[in-house]
Amino acid sequence: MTEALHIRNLSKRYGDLVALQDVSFSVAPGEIFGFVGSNGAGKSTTMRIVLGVLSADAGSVAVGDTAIDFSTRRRIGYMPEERGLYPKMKVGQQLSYLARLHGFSPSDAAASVTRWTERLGVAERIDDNVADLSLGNQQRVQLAAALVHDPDVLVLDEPFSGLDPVAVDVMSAVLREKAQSGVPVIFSSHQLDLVQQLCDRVGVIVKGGMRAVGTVAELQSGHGAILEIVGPPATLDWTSGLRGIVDVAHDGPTTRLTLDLAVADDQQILHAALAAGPVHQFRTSKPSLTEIFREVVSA
Ligand SMILES: Nc1ncnc2c1ncn2[C@@H]1O[C@H](COP(=O)(O)OP(=O)(O)OP(=O)(O)O)[C@@H](O)[C@H]1O
Repeated sequence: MTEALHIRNLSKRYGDLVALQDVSFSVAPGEIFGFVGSNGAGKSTTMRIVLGVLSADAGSVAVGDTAIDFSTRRRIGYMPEERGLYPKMKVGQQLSYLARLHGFSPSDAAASVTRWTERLGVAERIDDNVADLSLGNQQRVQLAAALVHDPDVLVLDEPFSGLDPVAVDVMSAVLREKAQSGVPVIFSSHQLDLVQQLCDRVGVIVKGGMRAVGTVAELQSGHGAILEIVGPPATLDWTSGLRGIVDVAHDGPTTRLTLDLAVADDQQILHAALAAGPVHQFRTSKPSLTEIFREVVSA
């Protein structure tokens, strides 16, 4: 039976450095949760504590109602950031060994190895040493290692880093499939477009504290409105002096303004844009996760 992963009030220090402070969130069965934050924000530390690779100074982790222990940890599929495969062991042997460690019979282990290496496009490399594979293929094998024992929870530290677009599609499809089968999935990533597409909910961690948690739509509603204006050249500083503009970004001929709606005046903005050049489009839009992230991190 699949159950939610609960992370409650985790705190962790490394000497004087506060790596985590009172971090709490849950990932429901069937949910894909994107864990995002700047370098050093505390994502890997959180995931390592979930897996018991590291102990917390305070707080707890539970799967369903069960506080996490050795046997519940065996139900988690984990992909560590530092990766953890034996470079001089053959792909197939290694995956089979991991499945056997989790109690699979030799024939069930072999079937699972075949299933996952085929699904992840590395079946032809099954007799090669891990070290002889490209980094992207090693990463596919690393995901197979997280999946081969049919885990009830998936915890993946930057599974998408360094993957080519086809591998990103395969990895995304596998995560969706696992979530659809009821598994709670948490992964960290700096690829925010991907997180926005794939995740049901997102958590933003800043300097060891959870700053924002919610669906992308919920996070968008807490962010300033975006106005996109296509036309006036980015080289002209036509927005300075206008009321209620929180941020200005340019993307080719498009200027994206983040507005404080309580103060901004769209007609004043339109007049200023027209004074700077022809306006081809003038429309509201929703902030991307990248824009939300920048605002949350800089707040
Ligand atoms: N073993 C350690 N000893 C001392 N400090 C550590 C150790 N591991 C992590 N840290 C520090 O704890 C903080 C959190 O690190 P962590 O690796 O959890 O961040 P992260 O969000 O995963 O970052 P990244 O996106 O760069 O992988 C950082 O300041 C890091 O330097």
